[in-house]
Amino acid sequence: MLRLENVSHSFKNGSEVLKVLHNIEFEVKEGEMIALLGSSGSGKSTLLNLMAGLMKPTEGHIYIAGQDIVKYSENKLAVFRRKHIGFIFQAYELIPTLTVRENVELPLVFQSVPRSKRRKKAMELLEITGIGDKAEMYPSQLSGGQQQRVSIARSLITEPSVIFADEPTGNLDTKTEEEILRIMMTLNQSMNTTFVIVTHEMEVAAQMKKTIMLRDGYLVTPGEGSGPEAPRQPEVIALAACEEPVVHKPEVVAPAASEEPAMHSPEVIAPAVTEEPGARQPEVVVPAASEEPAAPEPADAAQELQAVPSGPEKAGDES
Ligand SMILES: Nc1ncnc2c1ncn2[C@@H]1O[C@H](COP(=O)(O)OP(=O)(O)OP(=O)(O)O)[C@@H](O)[C@H]1O
Repeated sequence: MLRLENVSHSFKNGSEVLKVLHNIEFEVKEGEMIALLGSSGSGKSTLLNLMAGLMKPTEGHIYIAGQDIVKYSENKLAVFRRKHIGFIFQAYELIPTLTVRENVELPLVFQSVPRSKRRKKAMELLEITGIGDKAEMYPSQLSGGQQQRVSIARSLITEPSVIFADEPTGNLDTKTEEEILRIMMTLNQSMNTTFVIVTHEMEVAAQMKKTIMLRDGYLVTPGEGSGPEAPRQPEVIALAACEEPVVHKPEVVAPAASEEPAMHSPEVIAPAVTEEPGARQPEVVVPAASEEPAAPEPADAAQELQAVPSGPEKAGDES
């Protein structure tokens, strides 16, 4: 469902060109959960931004369900992201003035989904992620692990084709990290949602069935179709399948840390919604930009949410 072909990327800084990704090729199948591993500066965030359609590569093709998103216009990419991509960030990126439930509902507000429908779906997901009882609280009243559960629920509410999680446990202690990973693995299995988890932590990668490793912008995962330029690292061994989320150290030698500064997380993007709350999207079908209903601006969406009473629906509610 996600395939990269010969993807390279360079950043220009005045007359200097810095090539940070070199001929990356791999495939992620529908329902897979993979770790994108590498030390600081190896190119993980850049690659994530490319796969999520937040940036275009200098060279190569990125196919999602057979569609090359590199060829999309900016408008079409924005539509694509809202419909098909979910994000989970290290810093949760919740809106502090909205309740937990309102935060989870927000992507559906952008899609003009009726209030009662989005509320029902948000509550279902909060129950699944184990924080249904926190629905009317504000993010600041929650622990880090609980906030990340909210973020996971929010990423799932539109039933995206793929969820990109950028260091999702980076701010959490070991026990909470395991809880969050277990939730994501359970959701991956029960909803067949594809997850790509960016991490520099071996413990996180060790729990994934498949790992893609970057080193200085080259793919070094053995047996996964790295490009012809990619140096094979004899010390890197493919991570074994791990049914239980038990932390163990794989025999992977971490590349040396780079001193380059890290990129910032990309904007929070609200994907689209399918009509039936329980329905899975069988395959990605990317419609033309014109098919997208006009979504409210984020500020309007937040205002709309804040106007929502937390009690029972009033008579005359649109649904
Ligand atoms: N906008 C930019 N302009 C110039 N160089 C950049 C830009 N963004 C990233 N880089 C460089 O690209 C390389 C890869 O950066 P990237 O943030 O993708 O690495 P990373 O593996 O995600 O690191 P970290 O784990 O620290 O977030 C680094 O050398 C970085 O300095």
